[in-house]
Order: sequence, then structure tokens, then C-alpha cells
Amino acid sequence: MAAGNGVRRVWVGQNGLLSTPAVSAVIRERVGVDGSRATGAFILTASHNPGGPNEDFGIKYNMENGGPAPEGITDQIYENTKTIKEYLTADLPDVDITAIGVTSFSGHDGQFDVEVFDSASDYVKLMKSIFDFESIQKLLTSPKFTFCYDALHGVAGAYAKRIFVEELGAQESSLLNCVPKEDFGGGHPDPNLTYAKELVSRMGLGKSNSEVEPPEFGAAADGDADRNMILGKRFFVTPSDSVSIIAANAVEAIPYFSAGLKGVARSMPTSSGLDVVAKNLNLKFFEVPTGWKFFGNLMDAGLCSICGEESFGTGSDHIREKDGIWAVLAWLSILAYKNKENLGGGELVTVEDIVRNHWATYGRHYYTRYDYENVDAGAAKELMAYLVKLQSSLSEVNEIVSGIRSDVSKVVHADEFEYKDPIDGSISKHQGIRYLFEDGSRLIFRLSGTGSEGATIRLYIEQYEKDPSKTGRDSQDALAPLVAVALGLSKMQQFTARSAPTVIT
Ligand SMILES: O=P(O)(O)OC[C@H]1O[C@H](O)[C@H](O)[C@@H](O)[C@@H]1O
Repeated sequence: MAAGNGVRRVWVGQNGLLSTPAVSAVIRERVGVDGSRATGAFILTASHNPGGPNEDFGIKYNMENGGPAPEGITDQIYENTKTIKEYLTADLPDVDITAIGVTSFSGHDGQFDVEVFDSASDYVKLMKSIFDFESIQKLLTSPKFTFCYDALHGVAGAYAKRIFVEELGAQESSLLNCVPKEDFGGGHPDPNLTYAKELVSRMGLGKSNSEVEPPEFGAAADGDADRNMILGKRFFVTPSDSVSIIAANAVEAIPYFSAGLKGVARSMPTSSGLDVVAKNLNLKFFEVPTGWKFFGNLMDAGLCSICGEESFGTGSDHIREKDGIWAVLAWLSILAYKNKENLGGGELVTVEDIVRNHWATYGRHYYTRYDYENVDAGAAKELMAYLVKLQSSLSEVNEIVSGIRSDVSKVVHADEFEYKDPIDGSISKHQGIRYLFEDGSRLIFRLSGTGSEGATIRLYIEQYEKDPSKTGRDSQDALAPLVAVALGLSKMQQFTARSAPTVIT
């Protein structure tokens, strides 16, 4: 970390346990408070998992609103890096990060402070201002309700213990892998069905299910606690459904939203489930490119209260980052609200009930994502170029589609997603290739911006089913025809030499 250049204070989470949502909250609260906006710097814990170009330390968080830096800033920083001739480093004595307090140093630029603070306290305070902790506590301490939280040895563990156990009365045994470890205990801290194996099996979704009755509710976090996965007993909630369900229930179940939602937003590849909720509830709706930074402007302008991404990110305008623990508290609030009469007697309304009722009301968006990781970068580019070229003739596209599956509807529109930010007017091009079908189905192809080796192709497949009698199918079965079309249309195997994706979500 570099000192100098106007940096006067560095905040350090005690023991290095600073989660990404806590960083975002602290920037909004503290950096502004002492008048030194945008001059603060943060030391992050080893639990932060650097993703790729948009997740660089320092760059990501050095924004006044506490959110990820917009493209204009990161482009400018990149340009500046090309002309850097020297940089200064601070040769400071070690600071004890286990003890709360401020240590001051004098450098050649003047005084420089390092403040070690308890970031969990700040964060708990924020969560208490959003949720009704009393009603969540009633749920979590009810003998009818069982709960399990897996931090995958990331930094969320420290926050989970404080919030779920100490504040809300959950049993300590409901915490899984909640001791933060620099190497994540050898695992991969990605909250999905592939990597959160222990939780998945405890929730009765694994291959080797034990005889023990799974908990009613389960959730997992990623390494820096900004993403989440929500599970019910033997039931997976897709991130796209999760944000739709939170948005549909927020006003009733979460005090922070009781005056109504300003609007909702999703990233382009996230399912259109949220669109249907927005339309039904008459809410402003925005579709932005992949990347949380695009939500920030909407929130700063008072246009968006709740947003989410298919990549397991869910959040609100309480901060400018996705927030894994917030999402769990949002779900617990909904469960507490739906069960407020049932905790004494009566049948518990489960996670699965909530999701199925949501589908019955709004229809279901069957959804799956295929990831092809570490594909030859040249081949991936060629596949994308081929798909763009193909878009110029919809009749050719439809000929190919009906040749693969005659039971799939017609492509009515195809394009490369482009976004004009309604606030600052900036334009983001080449944000993914879309094929939109007459019945509302979508096929989307994107190159990942965070993959570390070669290229990662992401294929998102979605189909809308309005008929309540048909919303209960297995999602891979329901999507099989569209999957066949996607693979055939893109010549996936020909371009990538892969007969199967690396990960299916
Ligand atoms: O580009 P991808 O690999 O699909 O990753 C997309 C994700 O990248 C980062 O993690 C951003 O913080 C997320 O907001 C975004 O959804």
C-alpha cells in the first residue's frame, strides 16, 4: 500500500476482518465524516478474493459513494499506469491490528494515521437500522425453525457469529466453516451448488444425503461476504428468483422499505423474473450490464432500492455493494413475516413454499448458466464474433433453430447489449450477445470479465412459464430444448473443443 499523495488515514478492520459490504458501509460513514472523502485507503483482509480487472484493491473502493469505481475512473487509472515513473512506499513500523485504536506517524507529507476499528460493530448497527431484529430473533429461536450458515471460511464467519448467534439467538452449531482462514481451509469460497458442498449436503441436496432431517433454511457466503446463496430444505433458490422474491416482499417484511421501493434493477443476464415483479407492482425497472458498479449511479439518483445479479449478488441502496449477510437477513425477514402467526402452532411456511407461491403469482423463469472455463482465448473470441455475425439474418438464425428443435419458439430479436447510463450518459458497449425468443425465452452469451486463465464463456439460458400448472418441473429438463439450440447455434463444441461445460449452475 502506498502512502503519501494525500492519504492521511488508513482504516484497518480489527484482525483484518473487514468484509466488502462493511468496507462499503464504512466508506460512506467514515470517509465522509472526517471530511477527507476519497483520500482514505483501506487494508483488506486476505479473505478478499481478487476477481479480475474490476476488482483491484484500492481502485475498487476509492469512490465517494463506497461503491466499485465506474468504468470512466478505471479507464483513467489504467491510462495513468502507463506513464508512472516512480512510486513512493511508506516504511512504517508494524501496527498491532488486534487492538482497536489510532497510531499516528509523521511522514514527509505530514501526519499519517492508521486506525484499527471494529468493523463488525459498524456493520451490526447498519443492519439493525434496516431489519426488525426482534421478529427475526423470534424465528431463529423458535423450535420449529432450523438454520445453517456456511461462510466457507471467508470473512463472513466473523459477522455471522456476531449477528446470527450473538444478536439473533441462533445456535452456534448452525454456523458452518465460520472461522475465517487465509486459505479458506483449502476450499474455494464460491457460494454455489458446486463449491458449497458441505452446506449443500446438509440441506439435503447432495448426492450422499444423510438420514438427518435438513434445516429449514441454509445460506452461504463468498470469501469477502458480498455474495450469497439461499437454500431451503432440499431446495435451491436461484439468485434471479431470490432478488425477485425479496423485491416482491420487501415493503411488508423489511422496515427499511416500508415506505415503498424507489425502483429495482438487475444485470442483463439475470432472469427477467424481476421485470415481471416490477411490472406488477408498478415499480421503476432498470436492466444494466454485468457488474455492480452500474447500480451505484441509479441508487445515488434515488431510482433504485433493490438489485441483484445472477452471479449470486443481491443488495440494496443501504450501501453501494452487494451484501451477502443483508440477503440472508432479507430472507429471514420474509420467513419471519410469513410465519408470524405460525411459530406457536400451525404449519411453517417454508422457503420452498415462498418460492412456489411466487411462481404461482408471477410465473416462473426457468434458468441455468453454463460456464466454459479456461477456453482458448482466440477460440472464444471467434465464437463470439460468429454469433454477432449470425445476428444480421434472423431468418438464417430461425432456420438453424428449427433445424435443431422444432418445439422451440422463434427468435424475434438479436443484438449485442449496450447500455446508456441514464444518469451520466456514459455508454457501455459489447456487454453480451442476446437472442430473444417470441415466448420470452432468452439465450445470452458473454465472455467473463473475471476469469483468470484463458477465456471463460458464459451461456445463460432462460425460459418463461406463466401457466401455474407447469411451473414445478425440473429446471434442466424444462430447459433441455433451449440448451440444445444454444449449443447448436453457437457451434460451441466446434469452437471450443468442449463437449460439456465446466460448471452448470
Ligand atoms: O464477468 P464475470 O466473470 O461473469 O463476473 C461478473 C461479476 O464480476 C464481479 O464479481 C462483480 O463484482 C460482479 O458484480 C459481477 O457480477
